[in-house]
Amino acid sequence: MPTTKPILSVKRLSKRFPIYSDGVVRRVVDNFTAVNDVNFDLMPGETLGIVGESGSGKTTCARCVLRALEPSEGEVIFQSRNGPLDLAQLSEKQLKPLRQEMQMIFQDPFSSLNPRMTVGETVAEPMLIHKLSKGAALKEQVVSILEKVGLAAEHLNRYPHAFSGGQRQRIGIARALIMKPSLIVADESVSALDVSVQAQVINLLQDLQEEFQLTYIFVAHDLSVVKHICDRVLVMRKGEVVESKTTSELFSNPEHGYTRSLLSAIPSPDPDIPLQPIAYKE
Ligand SMILES: Nc1ncnc2c1ncn2[C@@H]1O[C@H](COP(=O)(O)OP(=O)(O)OP(=O)(O)O)[C@@H](O)[C@H]1O
Repeated sequence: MPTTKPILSVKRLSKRFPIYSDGVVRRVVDNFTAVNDVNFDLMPGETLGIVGESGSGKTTCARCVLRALEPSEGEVIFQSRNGPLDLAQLSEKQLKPLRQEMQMIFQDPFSSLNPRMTVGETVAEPMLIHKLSKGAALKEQVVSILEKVGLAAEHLNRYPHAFSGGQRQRIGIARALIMKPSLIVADESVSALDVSVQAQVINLLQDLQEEFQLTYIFVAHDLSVVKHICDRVLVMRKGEVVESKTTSELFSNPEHGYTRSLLSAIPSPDPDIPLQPIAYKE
């Protein structure tokens, strides 16, 4: 029987940022460890949540995985179309063709789109940069992907300001999807949206996952979002993973006090039950 290999295998991943002196000539005086010894495997088609309060290292970890940042230590073994590669060891030139296979959807649908580019130009741009298509064929691909995300050909020549937050998020998803990635990192991509719009975008991401066999990493503050979309969750605190479990285990049996405090901060559907603040102390 064929065994499925992880699409991503992250081992001992760490990221340190330099701390500089204040003087005119800046010197590195120390390092700040934003991510420390993170390990996980991600299977094709799975969705992994990375949660934790602000500053816990979620985004830095995700950016190191995509090599938007260079890890200080560790391995990031990615099953590319041409076999497994350690992204942590590759040069920018070697990474360029792999960038198509790994895409990011950004947090804020209001600032992540260029206001001077039409929807058509925005979605087509990565294909042009990677010289994957052009002309009438590209226009056809753009229209087809817009339709997949619930937009239409009539939106091609409009600018982002003409769209709602949820529609802008769909434009961002189309821009990522047109590259035919296998791995998508969504960094707080729905947190800026109203709850009902969030639900629509999450449903769309789930439908696209099934249709295109996508693997997701979902970076989020909001555990209620994670609960609906993720198979497994890493809970990060101060750069370290404090708990790593399937979503149902995490919600039914949170072991770490920090995880419990995050869970208790999920807004209750009952408005008479007040919100509990995060109050985890060591
Ligand atoms: N380029 C950088 N230089 C120095 N420190 C950085 C840099 N990027 C992030 N940090 C620090 O690393 C820590 C982790 O930041 P990160 O953005 O990964 O956290 P996060 O959990 O994603 O937070 P948020 O939910 O607010 O986005 C923070 O203390 C942050 O200030």
